Formats: sequence, C-alpha cells, structure tokens
Amino acid sequence: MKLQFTKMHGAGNDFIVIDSTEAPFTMTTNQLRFIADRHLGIGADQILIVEKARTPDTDFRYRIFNQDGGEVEMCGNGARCFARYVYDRGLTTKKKIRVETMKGIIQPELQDDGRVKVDMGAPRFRPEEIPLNTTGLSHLSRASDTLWEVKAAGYNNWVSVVSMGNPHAVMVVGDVEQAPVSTVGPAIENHPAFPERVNVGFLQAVSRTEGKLRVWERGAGETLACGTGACAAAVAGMRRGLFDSEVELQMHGGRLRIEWDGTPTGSVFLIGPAATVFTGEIDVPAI
Ligand SMILES: N[C@H](CCC[C@H](N)C(=O)O)C(=O)O
Repeated sequence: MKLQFTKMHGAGNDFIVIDSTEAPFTMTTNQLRFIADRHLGIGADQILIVEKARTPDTDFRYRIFNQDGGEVEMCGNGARCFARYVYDRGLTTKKKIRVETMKGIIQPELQDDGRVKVDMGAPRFRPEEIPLNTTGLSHLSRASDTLWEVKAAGYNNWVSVVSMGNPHAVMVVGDVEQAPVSTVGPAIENHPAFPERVNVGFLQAVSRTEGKLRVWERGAGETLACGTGACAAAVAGMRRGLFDSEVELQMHGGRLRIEWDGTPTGSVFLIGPAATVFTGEIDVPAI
C-alpha cells in the first residue's frame, strides 16, 4: 500500500502525520509498528491520524498511536503539530481549532510568534481517573498533592499521579541528568499498579518558574520531549508547592511552557514549537 505522510516534531518528539480526512484509516498494528521503526520504516515516537470531525462542535478528530502500535488518548506535542499541519495544508483556514480526541476536546491555536498554544483541558488526579490501583501502596500528602510509593527497579519511588487524558507518574529528582530514566522508567511504565501502563516523568525544580524534565513514555521509551508529560509534571509541581502558575520546562529536545490556574476545572495550557521536517511516500507491506 502506498502511504503519503508528513514527518513533524514538537521539541524533538517526532511524529508521522497521516491525512485520513478523505480515506478511512485501516492500518494494522504491525503496519503501524513498521512505519514507526527507525531502521525498517520512517521512524517516529508516535503516529498522528487526521480525521474529519464526528461532531458538529469540532473541526477535526485526532487519533494517536505510539511507536509500539498501541492507540492512546492524548499527545500534547502532537496536538501542536496537528494544528500546524491542518492549517499549512489548507484543511482549515482557522488558526484556533477544536479537536476531538479519545478523552475529550482540545483546542490548539497557532500563535503569531510561530509557537502553538493548546488548551489541554483540566488535569485529573483521582486514582480511578489515572487509572492507578492503590491496593498495597503507601501514600502521603505533600501540600495539596498525594504521593504514592511505587517500588520498582530496587527503588522506593514516590510519585504524583496525573491524567491529561493519558496517564502520568511524576517523581521529583535532584538532577535529571543523573536520574535512572532507562531503568526506573520501564519498571514503573509496566508496574502492576498501572493497569493501562503509564508515562514516567523525572522532574527537577530549578526555581518557582523553571524546571528540567525527562520522560520515559509509555509505548515509546525516553523521548526528547513529552507534551502531556510536561503538563503533568508542571501541575504536579504546582500542587506540591514547587512552582507558580506559569512554568517553563527544559527538556532535551526543547522548551515547553505550561500555565494552569490551579482550579479543579481549570484547563492546562501548553505552549511550544511545531515543525514540519519533510513529506514522503512509503510502500507499506500487507502485514
Ligand atoms: N506516550 C504517550 C502518548 C504520547 C504523549 C507525548 N508524546 C506527548 O507529547 O504528550 C502515552 O502512551 O500516553
């Protein structure tokens, strides 16, 4: 099957973007894994599918698949690239759009400075909303947050849990460059306390408005940046009394800005870059 695609990235988190507004999306899990493979296919952290809206109050539908082929609820860096893609390709003339995802509507808006600002909706913290199975887990309160002890890879890891539509576990570390991302990351990603697995953030608070973050992503491993991970880490830091309501997080692939008013229904806003790298065509085998 001949597949047209566009390669994009948001702060180094890279994507294959496929326009499925005119033809139904029918790729198998094996085909998704093939195109995302960095040696055998195109290579990407995630695959973003652009579909026509299914409801009158939205402009598009947005589907996201991880490098491992699994479909997931949300992708923040991808949302920025999605907005850039549909505008640049003339699929819309709007600079602010409403996009339906598996877990609600997000609203990306192209900014005059070239960045994209996304209303990511409100964060959720209740264990059942993550989901987190709390059976047998110790927990403690820290400011307005709750930390859960997840024993993994030989460490007692105290994590905040946040859902941005997708699940995140965030731990605070003294130095992100020394954090055991490649060992603790997969151990927590696949921990039985997270029945749908989890993205794992390693956050270093530098000041009340600055931080450093590395994320081991569910279904993709460590990425150069994670948009929902940045939202989750910023919100966890705010709830733990480490950050003000606006914070910039430096990740290996670039800088992301997060704003949240701290109210239970207040949206988290994610601001950052979105770049188009190349377009192409690939012959996808019937697998
Ligand atoms: N790995 C994530 C999906 C991609 C999220 C990330 N790339 C972002 O920018 O938010 C998950 O399994 O929930």
